[in-house]
Amino acid sequence: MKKIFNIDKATEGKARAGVITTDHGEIQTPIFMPVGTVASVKTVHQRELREDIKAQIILGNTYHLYLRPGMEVMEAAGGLHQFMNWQKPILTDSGGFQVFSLADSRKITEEGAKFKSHIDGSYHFISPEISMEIQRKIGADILMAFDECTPYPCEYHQAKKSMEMTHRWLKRCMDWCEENPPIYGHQQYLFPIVQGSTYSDLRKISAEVISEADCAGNAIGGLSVGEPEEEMYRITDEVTDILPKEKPRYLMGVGTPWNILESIGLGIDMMDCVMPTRNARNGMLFTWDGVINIRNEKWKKDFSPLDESGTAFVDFEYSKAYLRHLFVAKEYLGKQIASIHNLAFYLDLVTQARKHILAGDFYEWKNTVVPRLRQRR
Ligand SMILES: N#Cc1ccc(CCNc2nc3cc4nc(N)[nH]c(=O)c4cc3[nH]2)cc1
Repeated sequence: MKKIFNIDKATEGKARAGVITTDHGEIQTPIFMPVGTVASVKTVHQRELREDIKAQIILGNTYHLYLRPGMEVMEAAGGLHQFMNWQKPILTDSGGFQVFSLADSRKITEEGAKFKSHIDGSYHFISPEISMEIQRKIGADILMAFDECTPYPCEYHQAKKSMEMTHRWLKRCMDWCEENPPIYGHQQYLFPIVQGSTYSDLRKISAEVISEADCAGNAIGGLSVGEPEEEMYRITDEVTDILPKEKPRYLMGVGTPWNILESIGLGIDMMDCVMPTRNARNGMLFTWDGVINIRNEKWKKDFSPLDESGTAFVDFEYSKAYLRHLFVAKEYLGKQIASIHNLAFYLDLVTQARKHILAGDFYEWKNTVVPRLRQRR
């Protein structure tokens, strides 16, 4: 398997700083990936993603893009990079998680998932092979294997059955990719996904099966699905002990700013979550000094800059009082300002983490910063 990851510096712990190389450019790790589900990171321009947020890679979604605009349009455009004019790396999730959490009704069998579109109620079917075919046409640089995200909580035997099906589906994904090369001329790397719910023995088996698949990178799934934070950390720690050190590790769907730093400390290189953008649209701002609910009355006459420790233009060009007004008045501009702020903060979080890993003081730094991140302002 082609080597796409180079570690610049490992720490005395499990945190490491590295570079992932794709045909659409390099990604400095640890990295946070803004979620652009339906070919847009909600309320944010591609130019703002590049220049203000300094995003290096964004996420797209197989389930959503398959339903709308559909693969006919996607192929005619020459893939998602061309369609949305984003020329840096893209990762697409495989559709399983979205089918299970979004579709109005779905039936899972060994063959795949039958589901009803949440958009117009039409019936569809997705299988490992169909997910790979869709992701080929989307053209993302990193493709996620079609898996079953085991629900939480679940009985041991259910978790075991679900994990074993995910392992059989992985083989079907790999076989299909072997037979059907990329169609746009750039490399596409398949990442398999570790499952096993919160059972250590199942997670060990799954991490070993995933490592054996010898793909370019590896992902940890089935977390950030309602389990206690400490369980998420315990499982992540156990799985990163088994996944190969020389390949990128992607923890799916994580998380809060403090989850991000703790996960980096446990050997994670890549993370994604809708939290910064979804919370932004509700007026929740993440900062180095904690979380601000901008709708709160206390900001009504606070004309200080949005975030004195911020890195984006919105942090200095607008006041807290102005942003609060926009939310109260339901002005679209409010969601745009808050989304740029939160995403720029998440990218600054991982940029600072990388800096401290390279400087050799990541864990001391993390332990001073995490309590501040969690507080309510
Ligand atoms: N605001 C907000 C907010 C909304 C949702 C979430 C949960 C995200 N968690 C999550 N995404 C996932 C995607 C996943 N994709 C796949 N293919 N497999 C997974 O096991 C998987 C697990 C996930 N866990 C977290 C925060």
